[in-house]
Formats: sequence, structure tokens, C-alpha cells
Amino acid sequence: MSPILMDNDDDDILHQDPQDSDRPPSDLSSSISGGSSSIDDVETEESIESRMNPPQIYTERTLGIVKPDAMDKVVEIEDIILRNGFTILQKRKVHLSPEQASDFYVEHYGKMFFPSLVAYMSSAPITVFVLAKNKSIASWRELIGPTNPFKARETHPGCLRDTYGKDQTRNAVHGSDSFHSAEREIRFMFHDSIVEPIAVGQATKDYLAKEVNPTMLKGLTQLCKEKPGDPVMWLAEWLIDNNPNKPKVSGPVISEA
Ligand SMILES: Nc1ncnc2c1ncn2[C@@H]1O[C@H](COP(=O)(O)OP(=O)(O)OP(=O)(O)O)[C@@H](O)[C@H]1O
Repeated sequence: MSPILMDNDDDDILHQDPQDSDRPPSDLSSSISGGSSSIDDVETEESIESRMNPPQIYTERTLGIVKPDAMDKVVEIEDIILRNGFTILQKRKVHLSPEQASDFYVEHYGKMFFPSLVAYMSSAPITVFVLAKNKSIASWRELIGPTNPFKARETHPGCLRDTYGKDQTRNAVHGSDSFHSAEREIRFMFHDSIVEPIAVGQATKDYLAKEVNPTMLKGLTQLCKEKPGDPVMWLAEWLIDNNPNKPKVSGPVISEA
């Protein structure tokens, strides 16, 4: 199981933020470091609570990629990553096939730049990192800067895409843009990785409602109409044919470079 991360730096400890709807409740560590003072029997619950540190939250993980055009600068970029307070949990050099690249960027399927993006991302090896830091997703996005390096040069001078990006496609680096993307992308690149925390509660309900239920509902409705002899196999085939995330290859195999 992947290690549970807690930053040592007190300033870096996240406290539970009720506004943080993107974070599932399982983010909460049950470990509460209450300090060295003992709690005597006569203290009220309120006074105990007021002396306890707020619950700490596991640090967040994100996926970073050094893209083909910046691979000659990977050592330099890794140094910048570390100097910006990220912990590199996992690192892998991979060469994506075109199918894997299109699966990874499936959300852009149908856009004008999709074919060139897939060709570019599968043209040469890349280095993928699992990065950890409090608020790592936003922090890494901030460090890499806007998608277009020319815009980055104007609005975020010194960001990675300003420094290493060449154009809108060859923009040196990638960063997950949300908790769910980070989870999906880390699993995509590191099959042996258990991404914690696993979403539960409202986050899971929201995810299923958005990503799974609409398709399942259509499939089950059709299944009830047709009443096939082998309903499970029928449904499996129906889901493959009607997968809204096409093109998608099953279980991407990443070759170690
Ligand atoms: N208009 C465009 N023309 C060419 N390539 C593009 C264009 N927009 C995006 N791309 C390429 O597709 C990638 C994914 O686009 P997206 O809109 O998700 O940007 P991003 O989130 O900043 O980038 P990334 O997902 O790589 O971190 C970009 O990093 C870039 O390589």
C-alpha cells in the first residue's frame, strides 16, 4: 500500500475545510496529535477539544509529465520540482503508444488539435511523476503555467511553460487539473499505485452520477427490453459498444523505456 503522507512542516498542514467539496471525507486522517499534556478526568469535552490540534489531512497527489520536447531538460525540471517543495513519490520513463496517448487525453477527443496532440505525445519517451505536496494539484498547475507558452511568457514569466515550452502543443509539461483527473492519471501511468484517499461519500455519488449512471441506465433499460439469454454478457458488450469515452483501450500497457 502506498505510504500515507504527512508533511512535517507545520505551516504545510492542511486543516479540514468544509468548503473543500472536491475532497472526499476519507481525506481526513483520524490521527490527531494532541501534544504532550495529559488530559485529566475533570476536564470537560469542550476544554479537551479546544486544546487539540485540528484534524490533519493527508497531502494531495498529482501527476506531472515532462513531455517529449522537454526531455532533454528533465534533470533541470526535477530539480525545480524538488526546490518547490514537492516530494517525488514515483517516477517512470515511458513511451506511450498512439492508443495510450489518445486514451490519456480522451477528454479532448474530437477537438482540432487532438490528432497532433496524440502524435506528439506518442512520438518519443516522456517522464511521469507522482508529486505530493499540500494542495499539490493547484500548486503544480501554478508552477507549470498556462497551456500556451507564448501567453505564459506574458502572464506567468518564469513558469515551466515559459521557460521550456515551444508552442501550444509542445508545451513541455503536463499537470492534472482536478482531484479526479489526478486519481485517474496516476492509475493510468502507475498500475501498481493505490491512490489514497479513495473517494467515498458524496464525492463518489457525484462521480457515479456524472460518469457512470447515465450510461448504465440506458444499458439496463435496453437490457430489460431485449431480455437476452445471457444478460451479463449482453450488458458487457452493450457497454463496450456504447462507451461514451471512446476511443478507449482497456488496461493501458506502458512500456518501460
Ligand atoms: N489549441 C491548441 N492547439 C494545439 N495543442 C493544444 C491546444 N490546446 C491544447 N493543446 C495541447 O493539448 C494539451 C491538453 O490541453 P488542455 O486544454 O488540457 O491544457 P492543459 O490542461 O494546460 O495541458 P495538460 O493537460 O497537458 O496539462 C495541452 O497541454 C497541449 O499540449
